[in-house]
Amino acid sequence: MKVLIIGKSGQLANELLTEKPNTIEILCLGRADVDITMYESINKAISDFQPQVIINASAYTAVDKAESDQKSAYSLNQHAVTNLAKSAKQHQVRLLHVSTDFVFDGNNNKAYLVDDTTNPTSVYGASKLAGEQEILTLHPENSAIIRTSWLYSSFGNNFVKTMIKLMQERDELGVVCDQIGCPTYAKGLAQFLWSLTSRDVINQHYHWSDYGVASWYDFAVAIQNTAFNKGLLTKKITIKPIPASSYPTPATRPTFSLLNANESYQIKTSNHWAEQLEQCLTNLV
Ligand SMILES: NC(=O)C1=CN([C@@H]2O[C@H](COP(=O)(O)OP(=O)(O)OC[C@H]3O[C@@H](n4cnc5c(N)ncnc54)[C@H](OP(=O)(O)O)[C@@H]3O)[C@@H](O)[C@H]2O)C=CC1
Ligand SMILES: Cc1cn([C@H]2C[C@H](O)[C@@H](COP(=O)(O)OP(=O)(O)O[C@H]3O[C@@H](C)C(=O)[C@@H](O)[C@H]3O)O2)c(=O)[nH]c1=O
Repeated sequence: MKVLIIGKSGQLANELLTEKPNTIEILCLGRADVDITMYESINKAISDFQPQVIINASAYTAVDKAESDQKSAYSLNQHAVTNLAKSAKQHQVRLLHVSTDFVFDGNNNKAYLVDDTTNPTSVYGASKLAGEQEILTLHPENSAIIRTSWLYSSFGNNFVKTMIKLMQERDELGVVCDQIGCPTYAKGLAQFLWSLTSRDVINQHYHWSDYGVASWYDFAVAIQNTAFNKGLLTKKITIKPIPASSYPTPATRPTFSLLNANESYQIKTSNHWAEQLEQCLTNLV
């Protein structure tokens, strides 16, 4: 089977490469190779490689920056997705597209189901939702939208690496304790995506996160303890739980964005997020 991955330098694309099953032939393209905002460019890449599956691991993921750069966010998170969906449909290729917990407004008090009402609170979330809708309109027969949350990896930039850096530089850190979700190791998501490539029939929507629940503060404390135990930090600093109101950001993030991924766990099991974090930091040592 031939699989085309878009978003070469991102954390998910790198984990997809490390987790690649032996039977798969991969072409992984980045923005230096293809301009997915131009239909002709992505259509040519698909025409040339003739994949059976495309995994879109590219996105505009700078949540705060998106508030003042809507054009770029929509260009990649909606218009490029339109191009991918159109070309995938034309070539009868399965499209696996990754989306986010930030499509929800966070007012739920139980984990979000795939068909719960979406209502993004940020430009990033709204642009990702627009991308989801393009896929369901243009190529509903053979596409899946896989929403995930709080993704991190030993590759690329993410909350785990930001925290370790700040913990090396500072004596004290305030971290938001009233936004709840679930950290997700991109390696597990990559394995789940590989499972979907070979299934005869796929759903239109999946949720994927690691097991459990956390606030950003809980996550930061676990990052410090785990990184310290592994020798990635030489000292521990004070981490204070703070309300989101004390950490103003351009984008409004959901207060509660836990995803109900029980259906996905029938396909592939995961682990508690703290065990996954331990695994990731082992790979960082
Ligand atoms: N990060 C997170 O916390 C979460 C992410 N997600 C979703 O998961 C998916 C993967 O995210 P993640 O691996 O973190 O993303 P990254 O930000 O690590 O990587 C995204 C990649 O997209 C490509 N890209 C960025 N801008 C452009 C552009 N203007 N033109 C073309 N390509 C561009 C880049 O690859 P290259 O330069 O090689 O083209 C970049 O490395 C995305 O759909 C994201 O929305 C969902 C929930 C949480
Ligand atoms: C750096 C820092 C952040 N925070 C807070 C801000 C915010 O509420 C929370 C997370 O901040 P970040 O900006 O690192 O994470 P953010 O980029 O908002 O993470 C999101 O990225 C997109 C791509 C997604 O799809 C989401 O699932 C989610 O992972 O932590 C602190 O409280 N203290 C700090 O020192």
